[in-house]
Amino acid sequence: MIKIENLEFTYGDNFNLKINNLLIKSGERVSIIGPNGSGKSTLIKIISKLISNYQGKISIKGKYLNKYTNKELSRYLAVVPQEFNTIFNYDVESIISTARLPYSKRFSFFENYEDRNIIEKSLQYADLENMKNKIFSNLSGGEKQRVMIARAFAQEADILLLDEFTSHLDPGHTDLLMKLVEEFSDSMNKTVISIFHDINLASIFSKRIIVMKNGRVFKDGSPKEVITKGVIKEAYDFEGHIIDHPVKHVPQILF
Ligand SMILES: Nc1ncnc2c1ncn2[C@@H]1O[C@H](COP(=O)(O)OP(=O)(O)OP(=O)(O)O)[C@@H](O)[C@H]1O
Repeated sequence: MIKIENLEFTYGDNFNLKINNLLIKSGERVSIIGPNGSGKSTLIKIISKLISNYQGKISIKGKYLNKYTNKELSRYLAVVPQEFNTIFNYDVESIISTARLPYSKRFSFFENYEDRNIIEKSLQYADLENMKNKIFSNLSGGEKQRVMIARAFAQEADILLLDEFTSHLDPGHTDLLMKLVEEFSDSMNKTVISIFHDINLASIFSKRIIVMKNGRVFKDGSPKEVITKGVIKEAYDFEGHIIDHPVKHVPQILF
């Protein structure tokens, strides 16, 4: 469970994030949507301890975030950021194997049978077996995104934080990875918090959607409660046409 109480964070005079109360239960799959600059990535960065000079309290599994060491937190939390660091000049398999570091003994990392098994499975899940020896920096945007998701799987954390994990993916890989993440959360009771710009994917992906606006939670509810003409107009200043998904029966928005 992730519990946020009286959170406040400011980037200079530019931006103020304020969330009084937010609870995300274990095993929940939650999407965060909202216009550019509304604070979605900032919130993910705070939860993943990339930003720590905030006010208020955040706890994960009943323990305050600031009490976790980074290594300890990595066993609970895996992050797929929006931008990938270009220092990753290793091959795909080596990058995925770094996900096992939180489980290593002090000063050493010797891959054991369990590590190998999960690395192989993660490569397979993300359709990366045929490019495991390729150098990360030479991959396309979508291939890099798949590597980062495979790495997050290999980390075996209970909570997955995804910042637009489908943004570079083609429809086939979007479908594949959405289903994989869904299965991953449903079958193993993993908590998934995912930022989406694509409202339709968010609506299909999760039973709960949080809409951010100007650093605040503007709306929090089911796709049917959130994806309405009124909420979308107020959040995005955009007049969309809402239809029902013919198979999934969740709201979808048309331009
Ligand atoms: N390092 C920084 N220093 C100062 N301001 C920042 C910094 N990073 C982000 N901001 C500002 O904070 C605000 C929120 O940014 P954030 O990246 O959280 O928004 P977002 O909702 O994720 O946006 P997008 O949908 O465009 O990715 C923006 O106005 C942004 O310009």
